[in-house]
Amino acid sequence: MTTNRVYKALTIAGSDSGGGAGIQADLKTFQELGVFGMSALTAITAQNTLGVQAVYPMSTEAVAEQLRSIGEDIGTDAVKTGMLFNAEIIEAVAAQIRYYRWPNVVIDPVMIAKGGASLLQQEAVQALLTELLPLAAVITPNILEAEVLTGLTIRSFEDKQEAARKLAAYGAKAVIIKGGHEADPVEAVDLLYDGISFDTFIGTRIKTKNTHGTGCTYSSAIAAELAKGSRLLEAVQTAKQYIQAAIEEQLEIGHGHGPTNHWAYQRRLRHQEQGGVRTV
Ligand SMILES: Nc1ncnc2c1ncn2[C@@H]1O[C@H](COP(=O)(O)OP(=O)(O)OP(=O)(O)O)[C@@H](O)[C@H]1O
Ligand SMILES: Cc1ncc(CO)c(N)n1
Repeated sequence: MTTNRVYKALTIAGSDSGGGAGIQADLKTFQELGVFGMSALTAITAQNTLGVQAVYPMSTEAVAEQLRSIGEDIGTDAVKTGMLFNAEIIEAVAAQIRYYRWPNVVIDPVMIAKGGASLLQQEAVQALLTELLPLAAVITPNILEAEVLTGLTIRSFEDKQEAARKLAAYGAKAVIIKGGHEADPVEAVDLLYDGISFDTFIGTRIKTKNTHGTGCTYSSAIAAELAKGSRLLEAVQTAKQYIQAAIEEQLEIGHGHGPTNHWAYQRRLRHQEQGGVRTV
């Protein structure tokens, strides 16, 4: 009998009852990319494609206890953090990541849901910067999140580069500034900074309102690829193809901003189709 090595990834994030973002998006992505998924819940949201109706944070002790359960028995090859909600939870998460020396930490600094609901308290931003960034293999802010984290106004490519450098200075090994929210009607461009040089990942922009959970899905795909041993550049390339397929092959679910299609990438691989993504 042969036993194949099982690669594992842990998401530390909030639950989205609607299934498109949060823990649900993360676990679906891990599964599709062939990684054993685990989760520690930081909050439960009552949420659908129309918005967030309510947020119920977990106690800090409950978050820490979930992480201890995983750390004492199973371990992980990568960690992805999403909605962390408050400073106390951030401090507890950072302490456990340090204690268990978990590798490949991908930080998605979730702040605001697409409908405008706050998923991170304002006073928690400082904790994110000082506690979590030094542990990050990569942090993946969108433009708005990068502005809040750096205090910069980001308009130009050079602004994005400056923001990336500033976030790297907090100790993150790499930074990806995502371009999903930009006005470019043709392309969705993400900028990667690894502390030395910049790379861009360019996807064909899809005209759609169904982008609920794109950020969660993208960062989870990066974590899954890192868990399997990919280098960051390859991991981001695969994640970009994964999110491109997930946005292109839309699902008609709900009456608002629908979710992405988590099985589109594997379906494409089976059919050997190419996604509209290139790396420069
Ligand atoms: N309409 C689109 N067409 C193609 N790619 C897109 C589109 N919207 C977002 N992306 C890509 O999806 C990924 C996630 O980026 P996005 O900026 O949407 O994250 P986010 O704002 O953090 O998401 P969320 O709202 O889920 O938190 C990036 O690679 C981005 O370029
Ligand atoms: C639980 C949760 N995490 C993250 C996001 C951001 O998309 C969301 N809408 N809900």
